[in-house]
Amino acid sequence: MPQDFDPNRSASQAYGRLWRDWLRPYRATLFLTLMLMVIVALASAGYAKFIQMVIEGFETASNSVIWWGPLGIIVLTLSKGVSQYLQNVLQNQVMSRMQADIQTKMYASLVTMDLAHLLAESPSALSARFSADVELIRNASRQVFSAVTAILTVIATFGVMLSIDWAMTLGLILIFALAFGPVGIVGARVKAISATTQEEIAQMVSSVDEGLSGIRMVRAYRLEDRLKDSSKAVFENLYKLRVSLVKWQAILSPMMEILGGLAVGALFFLVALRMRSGAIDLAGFIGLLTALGVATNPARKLGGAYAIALQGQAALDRVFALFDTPNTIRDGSFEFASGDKAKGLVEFRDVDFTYPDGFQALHGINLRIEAGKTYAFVGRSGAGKSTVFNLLPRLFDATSGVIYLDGRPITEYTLPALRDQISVVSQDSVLLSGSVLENISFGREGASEVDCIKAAKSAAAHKFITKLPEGFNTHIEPAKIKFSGGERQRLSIARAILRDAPILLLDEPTSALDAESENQIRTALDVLSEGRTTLIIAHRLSTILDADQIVVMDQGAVVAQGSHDELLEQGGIYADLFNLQFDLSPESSAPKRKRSFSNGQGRWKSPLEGLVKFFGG
Ligand SMILES: Nc1ncnc2c1ncn2[C@@H]1O[C@H](COP(=O)(O)OP(=O)(O)OP(=O)(O)O)[C@@H](O)[C@H]1O
Repeated sequence: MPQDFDPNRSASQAYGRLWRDWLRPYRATLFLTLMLMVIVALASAGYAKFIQMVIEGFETASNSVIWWGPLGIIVLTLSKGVSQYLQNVLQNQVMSRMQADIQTKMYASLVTMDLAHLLAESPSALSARFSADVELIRNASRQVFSAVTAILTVIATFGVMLSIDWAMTLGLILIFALAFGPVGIVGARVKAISATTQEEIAQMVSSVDEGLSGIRMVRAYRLEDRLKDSSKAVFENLYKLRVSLVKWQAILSPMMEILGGLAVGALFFLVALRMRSGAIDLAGFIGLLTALGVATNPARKLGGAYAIALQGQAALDRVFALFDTPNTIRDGSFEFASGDKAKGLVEFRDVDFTYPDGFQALHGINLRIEAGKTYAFVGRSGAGKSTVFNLLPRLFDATSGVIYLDGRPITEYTLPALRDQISVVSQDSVLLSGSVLENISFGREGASEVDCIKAAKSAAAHKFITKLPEGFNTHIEPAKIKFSGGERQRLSIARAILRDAPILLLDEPTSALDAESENQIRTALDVLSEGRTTLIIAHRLSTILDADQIVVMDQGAVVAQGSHDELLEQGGIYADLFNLQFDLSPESSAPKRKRSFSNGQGRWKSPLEGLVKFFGG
């Protein structure tokens, strides 16, 4: 998964990239914003200079000061206020644009990212990046803008101060420079704690999410206390981090305040000296004081902006790391001519596969899967059946060895060309937000309504769909799924029928279904697999008996292949597991289950159903 906050990467690198990739397109607006900032800074500094001029006017008892004095102040404050308003509006427009652009790219990166990377992080931690991290970036960018205004204002006011008395101003700059050192130390601390806090927040969101999504299991096994205890530790940790973060952040403001005080003290000392020597008069002194007053607030803001900009850097690093995660699944170039399809001959030659965490799930798989035939994959839980299935549509690439489709390595096909040849019907069929019709039509781009309805009929889904409040137009909201397991499966079968791909990957449903649904699904699956190369992770005896070939897997390897009778005759794992779970003694007239077991997903309705579910290792 993308690596997280790297304290060695400098803020300038992160913000430099933010500018290059996300802000530069809006440089015209940003330039305008900068000009407005310059006006704000000049108006602020001009204010101090103007005060000096007005006091001088009073000192010389000038008559005209009664007009230009008030007028000048009004012009200065008005131009500052209007510029501030316009700058704010423009700046926030650019920020909102940037936020939307980053979120769009983040989502695109996630949906196309290698599964291996994606599965390494919990969905809630990933979704936290959309909200928390992007918000931090926006906030930090806003602070960078205020910092620019603050810096411009400080520079302009120092210019004014220099024009009043350069010696005193230089003395002040020296004092400020010496006093700013500690800010860096505190800033580094804030940066580190902020990064850890973000990680803890992601951890908290994911533990809350996990607890609530598995609430049935939690209740059934009375795990509430355990869950409460483990989440308490997470909340407690987060509390400590937050308190510590606030403590360090809170130091920054008073620190700047104290530094401001020191500066004022030094100013008084210098003013006293310079007044005695006649280098400065009262008007100059008041002008200097006003300039200092104008500069102190922006200078103080700089401290806060620095801390928030550092938090933003941590978020930027996390988001950019997501963009930079390389996609290891490289696209090939072979495409089928329009209207052509694969025949469906699949071969695995010496295929090994190791998951990113280093676990080798497949060892030397050699398989020839004839076009149009049905292959039932059986084996204990964890034997590697799903992994074999994942390699075919290239959700992962084999670590070594080659998989061929119609004699061509699957890596040579373009991903769409390859994946269009494959339909997947799994136990956890995904329904997306949209109408029932749309959910079926995802099976094939541009499918007509008539085709979708036909597919629904073949999948035995038509009856329950027409009973829905708006039939095929009923809106499905993933958060409020009202479909039963069997209904979802039938929708997913309809999708696969519509797709009409030559290869079918089928994870046979194990969830409990009533007899009628089960029969309907079986019929639908028979229709679906007719004439297609079908690979089934089989859980039912009838499926296994119907298959042309049975592939027995154990510990990541194919250990046997043949028909049911052949495999039984061979003995070995297939026969062992078969005999272990069924009483095949001569006196029993029919196979009878020896023990009762659960498949971990639901109940089995009949002994037959559980016959060849080898599980538990
Ligand atoms: N993302 C992953 N990272 C690391 N190891 C994994 C990952 N997914 C699966 N494995 C491991 O690979 C092995 C094979 O898993 P696989 O899901 O292919 O088995 P299976 O035969 O389909 O099991 P089941 O019947 O329980 O679904 C298992 O030991 C599993 O723990």
